[in-house]
Amino acid sequence: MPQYVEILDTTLRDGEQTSGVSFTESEKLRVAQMLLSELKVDRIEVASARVSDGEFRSAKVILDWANANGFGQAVEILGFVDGDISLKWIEKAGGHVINLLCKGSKKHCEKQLKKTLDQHLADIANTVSIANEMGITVNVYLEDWSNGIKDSEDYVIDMVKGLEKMNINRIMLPDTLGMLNHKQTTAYCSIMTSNFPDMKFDFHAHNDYDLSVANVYSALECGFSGVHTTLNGLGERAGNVPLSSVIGIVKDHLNYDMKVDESKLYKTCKLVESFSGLRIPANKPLIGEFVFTQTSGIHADGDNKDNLYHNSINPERFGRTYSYALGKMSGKASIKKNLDELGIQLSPEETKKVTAKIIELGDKKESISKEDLPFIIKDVLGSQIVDPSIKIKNYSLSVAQGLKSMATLCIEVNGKDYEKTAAGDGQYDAFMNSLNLIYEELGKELPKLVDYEVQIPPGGETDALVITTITWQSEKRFKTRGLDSDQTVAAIKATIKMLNIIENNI
Ligand SMILES: CC(C)C(=O)C(=O)O
Repeated sequence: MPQYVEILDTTLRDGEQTSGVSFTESEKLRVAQMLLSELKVDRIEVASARVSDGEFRSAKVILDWANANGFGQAVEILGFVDGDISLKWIEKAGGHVINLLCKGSKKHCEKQLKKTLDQHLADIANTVSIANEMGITVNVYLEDWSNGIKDSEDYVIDMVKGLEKMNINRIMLPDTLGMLNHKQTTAYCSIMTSNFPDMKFDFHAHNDYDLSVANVYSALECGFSGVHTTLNGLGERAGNVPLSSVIGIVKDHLNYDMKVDESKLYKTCKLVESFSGLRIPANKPLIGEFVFTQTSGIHADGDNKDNLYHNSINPERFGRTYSYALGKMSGKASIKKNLDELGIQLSPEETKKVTAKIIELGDKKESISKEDLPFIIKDVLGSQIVDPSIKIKNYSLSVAQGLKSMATLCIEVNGKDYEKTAAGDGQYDAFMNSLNLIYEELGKELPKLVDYEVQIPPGGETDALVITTITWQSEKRFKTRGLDSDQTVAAIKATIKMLNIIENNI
């Protein structure tokens, strides 16, 4: 039987300690539901006790749902060695598990608490016995354990000997400041497992040296049974170890077992991206936008020839698909892959001309998407793969202090003009509201705008060209881009492309 790895995801507690990130009550509930019922992690840590009224309401809403759906024991709350205060907070919220924050290094115990180890253990024993009476399960965090074991190994060993005598469920060992490397992790985790072979240990990694994944690897090899993760690697400073990377190493490198449904990973990470407001870096393994995009033509060629580059990180596992970038590295094979997806057929001669144009645009640093192809083909070959049957005739946009923005828009659809005026929260919103009115009159539905991204080149130029990229969702999800020195005009250009794409059924 492969070793089983238990995941505690702490996006909603430690992840929310990312500077500038704060989740609302309903966002927390949605993330908790996704984590437990879709992604199927084993446990989630959702709050710190006593922090605020808002934190209490969020914990309660999650626990109400979890208790009603059989996940009550999987929801954990960080609490303090404070007699019954944290425990009562947790009980009132409907919780059943406390992750008790204790001092894992002599320095912290003596200098922060101003207590000896024996005094600290006595306080812990008091809180644990109250928890036992209340029927609350206790896990114990040894905060700053990685420094503790380095500087005061005897303290850590004596502490765990003391904890072993109490009725606790597991010990959770944080590398609080992300200081360890993989060799140190192996050395220190081995000390723990060899001294306490019957104890369950979780490892809690931070990423300050970008070594969190390597350290998790080492801790699991030493026989630790659990790992703490966050979605997208959120967390204080450089963050916690990302769940996505842990899934990768546990399944593909260690060949251990876990319950997580990796096909739901991307969807859950995107949800947290939108709630946290922090974009997932495009090159973040498994979940970044570009990690399944082949750029060089030679890879596309290999994929066309019996899947020569096939490997274990295939996108379908994670609910994603391969794509083939268009730019100066594109060969005919990449272009053919994109044309096939759009259902467009070109002769070898036509493909050559279109390839040359894409390479030329790539050389000018322009980014080209699959959806730009029909427009490029029209440009190069003059053929009507996309018929710009929708044109903007004119528009006016207003912005004023204390008043809503207004937009009047006139577009031509198949030779006939349509004009509407609408207000909005900002010029582009007003523009889209006018467009929606026109589409209502036409009896057609517009795709939903699901993402709006503006790229402004670094530097202080106010007239710099900006690229606005909009992601649309109809039956399919697609992106269009617009380029202009005015951000709203760039968005309008992207929108007109979208209208012609849906009109031409591309
Ligand atoms: C609060 C503690 C457990 C923590 O997150 C850490 O030490 O990293």
